[in-house]
Amino acid sequence: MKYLLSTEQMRELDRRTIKECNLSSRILMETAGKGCADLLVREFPAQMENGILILCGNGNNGGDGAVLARWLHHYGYVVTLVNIQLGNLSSETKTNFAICQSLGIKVHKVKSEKHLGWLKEMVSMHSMVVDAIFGIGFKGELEPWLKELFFYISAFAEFKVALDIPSGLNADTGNTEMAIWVDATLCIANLKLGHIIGLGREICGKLYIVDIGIPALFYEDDDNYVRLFTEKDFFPPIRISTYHKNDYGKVYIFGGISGYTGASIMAARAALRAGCGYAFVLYRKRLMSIYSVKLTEALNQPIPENPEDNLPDERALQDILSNATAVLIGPGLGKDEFARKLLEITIKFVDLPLVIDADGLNLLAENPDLYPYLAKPNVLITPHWGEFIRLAKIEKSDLQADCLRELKAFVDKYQAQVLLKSHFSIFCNREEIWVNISGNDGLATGGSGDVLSGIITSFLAQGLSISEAAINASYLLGATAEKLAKKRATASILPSDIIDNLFIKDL
Ligand SMILES: NC(=O)C1=CN([C@@H]2O[C@H](COP(=O)(O)OP(=O)(O)OC[C@H]3O[C@@H](n4cnc5c(N)ncnc54)[C@H](OP(=O)(O)O)[C@@H]3O)[C@@H](O)[C@H]2O)[C@@H](O)CC1
Ligand SMILES: Nc1ncnc2c1ncn2[C@@H]1O[C@H](COP(=O)(O)OP(=O)(O)O)[C@@H](O)[C@H]1O
Ligand SMILES: [K+]
Repeated sequence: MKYLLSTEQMRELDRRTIKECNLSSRILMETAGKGCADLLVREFPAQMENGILILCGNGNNGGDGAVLARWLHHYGYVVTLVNIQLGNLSSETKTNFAICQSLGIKVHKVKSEKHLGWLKEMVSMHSMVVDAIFGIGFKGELEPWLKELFFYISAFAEFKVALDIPSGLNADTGNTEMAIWVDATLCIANLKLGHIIGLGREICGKLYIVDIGIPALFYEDDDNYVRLFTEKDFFPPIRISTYHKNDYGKVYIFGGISGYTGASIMAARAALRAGCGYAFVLYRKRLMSIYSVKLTEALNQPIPENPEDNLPDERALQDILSNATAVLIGPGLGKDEFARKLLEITIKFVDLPLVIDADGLNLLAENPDLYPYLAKPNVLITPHWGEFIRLAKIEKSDLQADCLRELKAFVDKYQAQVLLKSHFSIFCNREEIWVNISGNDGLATGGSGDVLSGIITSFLAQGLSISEAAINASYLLGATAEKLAKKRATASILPSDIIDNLFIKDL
């Protein structure tokens, strides 16, 4: 597990290290710049052969850049150091520019559009460009000439490296209007949220951590960190050789409407591949022929109906569900009165682990009287961004601006447990926040979400908690897509391929 820090949390750790360890800000900057120099020499010597252009801002990120310039110069590399004079000049950065000058490294000072042509020429003349313009202190808007420079570097520089975080990228949200897209980012001390969420992963290139000596103990004092789920954290339900099928739990899944039956069938197959003892699909009576033909391992039975209105029979349904260990409602469910009634009965009367996905969420969004049931401790909702926008009654732009803020606000308001899905997924309840980044665009095919909800419900039936089931399943889905991508183009990965290769040992 790794932490993803907010800007404020990172600054607090810096402050504590300076105060409690009696280390000055200059020492931390020196450690950061020297660590970056050593990392570049180790990882990218070939990319530095034809000179390194180091672009520094006026803040401490620029100071890291100046220290880096000094060390690379010391190691014998050809360095061109440029100070883009924007904002207040930090005293440590000023000192480091002065040290560079005393060693014969010229500090080229630029501050406006009139230097744009020269800067572009410099970018083309060096084999590596280091971006130390803005770090976690970036805020507000970029001047138009800087946007043009950032675009030029992103498009035309041979090899680009960012110190701490690419300039223009918001370190809390991963949001940006224009940033320098780099090949590698050297994160100082720790990953920040913006390296991973939003557009961070795409913009940052390969991520490296440069240790600056913040004591590990300091991290343990804060329960509020967002956690990045990694392979080491993966902990699926345990298998015990003497266990019987009843010990691995019974997953109950509501079937879909005509044309959408495949969703619940995929969820049931995924649940079985994820290890549950039984999967049952409860289908609408008139679709019996489809379900009884298509389901092999999964059991199935019709949803009991009231003869007078043909709506689900509440009492009989409760009886059926009393046999379940975990329940899934939503994939292919439809949004008619029958589906609404199913959701209402399930969310109100089922106290077992319950996953609500897809149409279950769209129905929920249209029935705000059901929102209070989200606070039940066993309920998990798994919206993608479109479903979340409808549920939270927000605009897409709100979610793009700061998805974590919007997710936390929803969780606080409804005391809900949510897995928000996208090319990165976030699990959030009131106790913990996990981010999963496994996966690839092979999952961008209708049906991947149904597979995921089947795996989650299966993990719940096998005894994992809501948070464990959600984040482990999200990781497994993505890791399986990554494995498959070694064998076939992501364009041709199907949800059923994911199902059939879950937990596969050797592809
Ligand atoms: N002890 C520590 O703290 C350590 C910190 N470390 C390093 O420091 C970095 C954080 O440094 P930081 O706080 O000085 O902020 P930074 O990212 O350099 O940017 C601030 C400068 O940019 C300017 N500026 C901002 N937005 C702008 C805009 N839109 N358009 C134009 N200008 C804009 C802003 O202007 P101002 O607000 O002053 O007007 C100011 O001049 C961190 O990422 C890491 O690399 C490491 O060395 C380890 C120890
Ligand atoms: N480009 C991607 N990279 C990583 N994961 C992805 C990507 N696209 C989709 N996913 C994952 O695939 C799943 C898709 O779920 P969802 O949008 O509900 O699909 P559907 O409704 O079509 O079944 C989610 O778990 C999501 O995180
Ligand atoms: K930077």
